[in-house]
Amino acid sequence: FLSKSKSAPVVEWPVVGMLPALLWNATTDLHGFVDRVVKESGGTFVFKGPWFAKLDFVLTSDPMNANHIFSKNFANYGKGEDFMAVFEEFFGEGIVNTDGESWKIQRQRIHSLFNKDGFESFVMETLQRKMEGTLFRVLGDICSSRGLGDGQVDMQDVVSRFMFDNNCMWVLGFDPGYLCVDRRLDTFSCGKAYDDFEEAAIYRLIVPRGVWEFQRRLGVGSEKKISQSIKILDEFLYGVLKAKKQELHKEEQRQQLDFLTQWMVADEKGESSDKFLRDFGVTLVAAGKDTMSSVLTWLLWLVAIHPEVERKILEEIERVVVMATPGPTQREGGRLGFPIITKDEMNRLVYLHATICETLRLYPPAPFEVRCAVEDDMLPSGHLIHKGTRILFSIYSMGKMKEIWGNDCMEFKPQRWISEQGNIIHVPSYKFLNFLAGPRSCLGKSLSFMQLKFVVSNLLWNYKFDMVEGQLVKPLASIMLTMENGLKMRVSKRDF
Ligand code: HEM
Repeated sequence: FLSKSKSAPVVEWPVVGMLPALLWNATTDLHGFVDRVVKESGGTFVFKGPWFAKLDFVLTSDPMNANHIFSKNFANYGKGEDFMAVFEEFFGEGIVNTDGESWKIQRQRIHSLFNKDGFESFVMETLQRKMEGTLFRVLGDICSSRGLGDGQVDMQDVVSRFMFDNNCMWVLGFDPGYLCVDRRLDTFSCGKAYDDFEEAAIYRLIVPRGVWEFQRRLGVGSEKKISQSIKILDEFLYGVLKAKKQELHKEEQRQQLDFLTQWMVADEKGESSDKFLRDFGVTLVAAGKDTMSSVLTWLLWLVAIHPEVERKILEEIERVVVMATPGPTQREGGRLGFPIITKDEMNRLVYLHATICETLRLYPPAPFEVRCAVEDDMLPSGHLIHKGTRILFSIYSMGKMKEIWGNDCMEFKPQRWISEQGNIIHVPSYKFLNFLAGPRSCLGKSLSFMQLKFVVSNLLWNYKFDMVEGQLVKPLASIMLTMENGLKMRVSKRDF
């Protein structure tokens, strides 16, 4: 698909290799730097780390390599020992940090939890309750200046709290109440613990393992942040677990559909240790919370700076949902205050679906994937991979490749996802890698689209979000694509 490396776009120094360029750019514009390097090298680049540091890796965004690594030769590419060491204290044995048999068993069991009767309705009803009961009331307060003042708020913070509470409700069966009407937006310790860890993990990934392990022993720099984050999350998760165990003998509790309850009920012999249940909880809350709040934040920004996209989304909601459901419309005095969108209507929100895909393309919540070769191999791009070599796949860069998306790849154009017949154009997963491809692809994909469509349509129908002038919107160097400076927006209630 793409040609072999042309010339090295990064200077290689004696002894330290290319590490200085990586460290320098990691603090300024990591994702942009990776994108430039990959493009200038024709799609795949061999990064040389310091001598004796085992930090060499292959950086690629070539779709043929993606197909090979994540699908065709899946068995040869695991997460690898170094990657797992980086995330050990955070995810432990959670599904995203395991390989082999342990991963296979968890995947099967989590898959069946997603498919359990009534689970989808439980998740959507939970989301609706939190949205109606809390999110809308918080936004209402902000509009009437009872919130942070002048109808302004950091929407990244709001959606992050909302998604954290929402995910805790269906993963752990408990609402921690970080988005709350009665209080102002006070300390968000658990959310901050996730963010701090994810930001610090980047450093662990790009410096030699011995360096961060030494810093961990001393408890300095980003390692100090990591140990504080772990402490907060441990306290939170073990607390939830203790309360759940005390209630689990009650039949009413055993019927709850949240993942943790269902996992514990199925584990009759008590084979899952408390540590494993903690890892399971931390991982699944992260899998849903960080990805969903990222895409919601970038989407609110993109829609705010593209008014024509906002207009088309509203027209579609009006056509597909409002006009089609006279009941709720009339109940709200001639307009729909809170669209209860049916599954069928959800499928017909094609333009909204396209807007979500387009946001994901330009701003993938998980900007890269790391894999490690089990045996020697040759990539379709012609690069020889030795056993133990790390591969860093840039999903961020793949979403901005002319070869896949055309010359207008840097523009935000939801229409590119819609065919002449008005249907969503299917792009193979190895070219649109946001949910990954192959046996390890995301288990929450279809649920994510349902939740995103529900939240976005309700938010945009009821509220207008305008940018507060004079802010710089840019991604933070982190393993999740969050905004470095938050997203300050002016929120106002829509007039109908
Ligand atoms: C826009 C939303 C989402 C995006 C972009 C996304 C993306 C991804 C990606 C890239 C992976 C591969 C991770 C890796 O192997 O390192 C993944 C795996 C996974 N995702 Fe999602 N995800 C989203 C939402 C969700 C939600 C809501 C859930 C529900 C809890 C979820 C559950 C999972 C699970 C369990 C895995 C592990 C699969 C495995 O290792 O076999 N995801 N997701």
